[in-house]
Amino acid sequence: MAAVSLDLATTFLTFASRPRVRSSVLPLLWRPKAYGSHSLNFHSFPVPSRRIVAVAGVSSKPQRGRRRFSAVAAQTTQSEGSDVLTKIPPDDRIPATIITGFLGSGKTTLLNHILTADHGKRIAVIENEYGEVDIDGSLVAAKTTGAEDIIMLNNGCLCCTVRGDLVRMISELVNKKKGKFDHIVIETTGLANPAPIIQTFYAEDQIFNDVKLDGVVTLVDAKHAGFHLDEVKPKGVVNEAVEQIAYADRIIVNKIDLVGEPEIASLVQRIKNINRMAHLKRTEFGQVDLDYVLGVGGFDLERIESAVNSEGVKEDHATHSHDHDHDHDHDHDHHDHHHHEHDHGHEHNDHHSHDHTHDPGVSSVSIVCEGSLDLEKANIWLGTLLLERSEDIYRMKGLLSVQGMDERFVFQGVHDIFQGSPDRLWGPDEPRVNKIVFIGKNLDAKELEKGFKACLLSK
Ligand SMILES: Nc1nc2c(ncn2[C@@H]2O[C@H](COP(=O)(O)OP(=O)(O)OP(=O)(O)O)[C@@H](O)[C@H]2O)c(=O)[nH]1
Repeated sequence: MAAVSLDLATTFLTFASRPRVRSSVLPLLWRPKAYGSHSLNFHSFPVPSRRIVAVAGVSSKPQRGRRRFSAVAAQTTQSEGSDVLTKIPPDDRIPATIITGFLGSGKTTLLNHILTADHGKRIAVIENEYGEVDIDGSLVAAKTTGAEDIIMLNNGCLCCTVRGDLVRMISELVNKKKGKFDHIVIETTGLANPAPIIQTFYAEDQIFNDVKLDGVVTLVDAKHAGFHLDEVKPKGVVNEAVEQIAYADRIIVNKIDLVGEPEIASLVQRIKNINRMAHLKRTEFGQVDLDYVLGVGGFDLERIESAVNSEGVKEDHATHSHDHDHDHDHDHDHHDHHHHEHDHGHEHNDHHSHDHTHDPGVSSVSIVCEGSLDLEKANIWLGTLLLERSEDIYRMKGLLSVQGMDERFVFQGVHDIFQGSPDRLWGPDEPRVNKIVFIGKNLDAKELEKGFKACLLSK
């Protein structure tokens, strides 16, 4: 596990606290301009807004092969969307999208679709390949739509060396070509675990100051994914196919022309069991609307609400016409509940009455409950949780009601990277409902809910 100091227990407190909220007793306060030294092992950054990011070290993973990162810029035509009105200031860093998915799932096909579509964005592409091969055919589309430059980087391990290459490549793109592109798309190899790449966007100041991670798009091969998801890996080795789904903001179940509806439905259910937060679409040859994959704001605090509200995998029906089983909406009448997807696919509300230890895999847990949090308790709970479980908590997003805070507190995290900020004011008649979604390994829904509820002030 990554080194995390006990100060982590004060991290949430720090982020959620503001001077008017118990400022005298908190060791680490909300200090927009002075959060450089708040925690022993945390690394904090000069951020372009009031957001705060903390990273408690990034664990290194074994080398898997030799790869190459290369980049190319391409251009098409049209304009961008606008920002949501919140207390969080606009973020004008360059957005970056990670396209991942198992070998042959259709990543390059999607990339070419993006590069040839008419969306008005000038896109710089970073391609991660195995071996010594030169820029592959995947970039033909980029070349024909106006490639400006190609940057070659050395081969290396995805999680170690290539991470460095990625940093250098992005820095080079930003330094030399700033203003010449609007978006960066990174295509990973089919065997990549997206985590180290995601972490790069937070752990490296060079990147963090200029580039923001927009989203992780995962291609799933409708025909072969089941086999890869089933693969049992040796102890300590991750199943990349599962990981790629777990970290996704957008899931594209591709190659649906190759299988029948029952297979697709069962695969979709498996995907939901792993990641309830991502939106999902079924496609042939990666044909999706571009706004489904670009500008998704999967890591933006501004978009947390839609992420936690849509938990229950929002499947887009644009590419097919039949009905699917959908999870119930969480616009409930404020009964507290949590939701935990299992491989055996049952659903339930309210409290758990059975054992969860039978599900050792990657899954999602959501907690929705009304009330306000005792800041100190919440800090200790979340801090301890991350201290003990950050390796297993792949992603989390939340929208919280904190006692003494007039604004909603939004946060998102990837393992031990935590980013949070006050958001808009709670409405005068708006029920103060907390919503959190966790995606991770060996999550115990009951325990998480119990821990969270223990932080609520008694009514
Ligand atoms: N039948 C069918 N074939 C597809 C579809 N999408 C992509 N393909 C084909 O599948 C093959 C692999 O697609 P790629 O886009 O290269 O997949 P990839 O994920 O980039 O592959 P790697 O880089 O090797 O991991 C190509 O021959 C594509 O033309 C689809 O929806 N249906």
